[in-house]
Amino acid sequence: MLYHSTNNPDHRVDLKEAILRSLPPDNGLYMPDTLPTLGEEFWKGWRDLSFREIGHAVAGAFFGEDVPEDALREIVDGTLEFDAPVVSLTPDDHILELFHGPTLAFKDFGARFMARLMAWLTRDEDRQLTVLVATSGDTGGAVASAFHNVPGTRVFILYPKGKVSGLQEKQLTTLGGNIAALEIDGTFDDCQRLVKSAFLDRELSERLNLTSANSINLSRLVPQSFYYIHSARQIDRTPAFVIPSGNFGNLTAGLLARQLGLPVERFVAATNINDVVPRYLESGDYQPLPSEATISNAMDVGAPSNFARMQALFGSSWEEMCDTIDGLAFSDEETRAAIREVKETLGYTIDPHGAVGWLAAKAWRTAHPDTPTITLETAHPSKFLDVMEEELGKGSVEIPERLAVLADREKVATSMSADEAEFKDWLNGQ
Ligand SMILES: N[C@@H](CCOP(=O)(O)O)C(=O)O
Repeated sequence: MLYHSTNNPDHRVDLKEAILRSLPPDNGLYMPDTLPTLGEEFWKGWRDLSFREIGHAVAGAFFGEDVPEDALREIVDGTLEFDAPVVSLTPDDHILELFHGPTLAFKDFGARFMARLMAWLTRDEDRQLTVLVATSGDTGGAVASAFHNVPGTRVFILYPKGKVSGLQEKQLTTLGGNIAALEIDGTFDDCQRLVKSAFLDRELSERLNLTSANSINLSRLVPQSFYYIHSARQIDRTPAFVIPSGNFGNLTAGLLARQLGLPVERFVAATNINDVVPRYLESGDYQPLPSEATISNAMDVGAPSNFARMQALFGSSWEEMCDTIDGLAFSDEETRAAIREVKETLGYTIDPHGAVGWLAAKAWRTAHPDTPTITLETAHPSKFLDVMEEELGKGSVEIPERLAVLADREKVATSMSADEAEFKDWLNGQ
């Protein structure tokens, strides 16, 4: 399979180049030349398949031409060592819990798959791989966990100072070994800009053998499409998916699942006040803005990188995107009220990101009462302990042991400005 840049269909590379180089030199994003579908045979029996069997089929459809079946099965099985259960709050209101992995966020699916695929792609090489990743909260921890102690790799995580939760920060800054954190005096968008600037510097990128673990890397998205199929098979009617969104990788993965043949009534992009995409869907005008800090911090993204892929999937047609995706945005006050309402009326503890999704699902179902929604609960509530305890009271959220043990560990991070030259100087010295 060949992959092309969203900025230039004539710039085409093979799988290894697309995954390891991550970003085309023209600052586009890689897309497969042919978007695969799963055949009739798969869709005849899909409701009876296990999560792993779905993973084998989807990974095979995307990567089967380039990676042997047994290697791909091993990559998928190693990724899916935990489930993504659906919890039904009412017959129409379903929550897809994506936080049962090692770092308690949906990013574990993508990061674990990517680490294993990269290990396979570089199995005959002895050059050190340098993984760069920008995070607004959850990606960094998942990538750190997936690559920790992987021989021949080192990971540099850029995160915005003071803009991730306390426990998220511990996940980024306490592992040590081959994982290093850079605390950037700026926003997530600054972190993402710095990472991209390193990739666009071909000399630096070649010399350090840079690769990206953000969702600009296609290998992050494919495994995320597994759980759309896995959850939809558990609901008796065709659902609408509601996706709390920041960089829009998760929604793009849903679009890939639909492209594979999954019946989906609608996608609903749910955001906090960083509502660039809902405003685009409303007006047709795409205006990235500097991100603003909110209590659903992982979604504090002002220039969502996967928007380019979304546009490519709809042939750059605003009308066609609007036929498939709705957008809704909510404030922190509304999110806080939703956390309380979900607990009081449905007995479920939902994190701030899931709460934004739940609000969008509720509003959307009011206009479409016959369609059930599946809302992606992207992270465990304990990752946002301060907010949860402000709304639900002290001790209201149980902290899983794997997160609780981090609380007393010492944070180790290098402080840095959001200046490209300073960042590149630092990288050059590594
Ligand atoms: N929401 C992310 C931001 C990075 O986005 P990604 O899609 O590139 O992983 C986070 O939690 O860090």
